[in-house]
Amino acid sequence: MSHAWGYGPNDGPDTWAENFPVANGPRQSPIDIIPGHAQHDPALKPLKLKYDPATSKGILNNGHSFQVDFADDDDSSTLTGGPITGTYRLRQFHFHWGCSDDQGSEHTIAGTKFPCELHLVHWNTKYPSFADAASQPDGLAVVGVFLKIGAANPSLQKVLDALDAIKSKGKQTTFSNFDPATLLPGSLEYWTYDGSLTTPPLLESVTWIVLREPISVSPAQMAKFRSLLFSADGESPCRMVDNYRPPQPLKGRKVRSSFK
Ligand SMILES: NS(=O)(=O)c1ccc2oc(NC(=O)c3ccccc3)nc2c1
Ligand SMILES: [Zn+2]
Repeated sequence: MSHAWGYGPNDGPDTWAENFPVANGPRQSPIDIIPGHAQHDPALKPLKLKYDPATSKGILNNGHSFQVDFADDDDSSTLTGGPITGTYRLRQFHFHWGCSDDQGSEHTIAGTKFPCELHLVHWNTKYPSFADAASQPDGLAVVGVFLKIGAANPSLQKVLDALDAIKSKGKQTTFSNFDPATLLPGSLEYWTYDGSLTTPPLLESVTWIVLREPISVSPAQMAKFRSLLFSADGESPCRMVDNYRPPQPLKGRKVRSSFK
């Protein structure tokens, strides 16, 4: 039975532990990253992100966010290097954002919230599928990228231009030939720690890789994110905003940095 969860007063993050007790587990995400507490690890490798635009398939409003899905039946779009061993395949990317520019990100940096955060979700090919990987401690790797208010982002605009077609929950449309590498900042320096999915089922299977450098987003582009609906056609309209989980207890975990 799928458990109805959301971001409202009656089904939001503070209620998730009722149906997903792992919400109070030892490696939950997101977290507040305190740069002064992170330990530089010289053994960490550079991130290698190799994405083939031909693998981008469609864009979907799933009622919690919207996601761009990728074909993951071969190693065309992969993450290697960084803190991980082996090859992880890109499955989807999505975002979390706020009702105003002073909130919206899931990870925070010494308490600072960004208006939006991009998640690129990858699964470990040592397992047969995403679903199998998602239940393993080393099954998933999510690259997080902060969005900071500034100049309009032309690459992001390609994604935002598709949102009118998926305004309400359950709507999807094709989204071809998009290169997610165009959403990455110039520097791939990162923090990394062991964590979880930030939405139910909150599985503790994610190696988080949070990039230090944000990408830009304009106020008008943020307004476009906020034009989406949590609700389906025929339901009372509910604006898709504040779809972020707040930072969770570190519980003794170490955060490492790829940079000094
Ligand atoms: N905010 S998050 O931690 O990046 C996060 C949170 C929850 C997630 O559930 C899924 N499921 C699939 O992608 C999927 C892929 C293939 C088949 C079914 C589901 N990805 C997630 C990422
Ligand atoms: Zn996410």
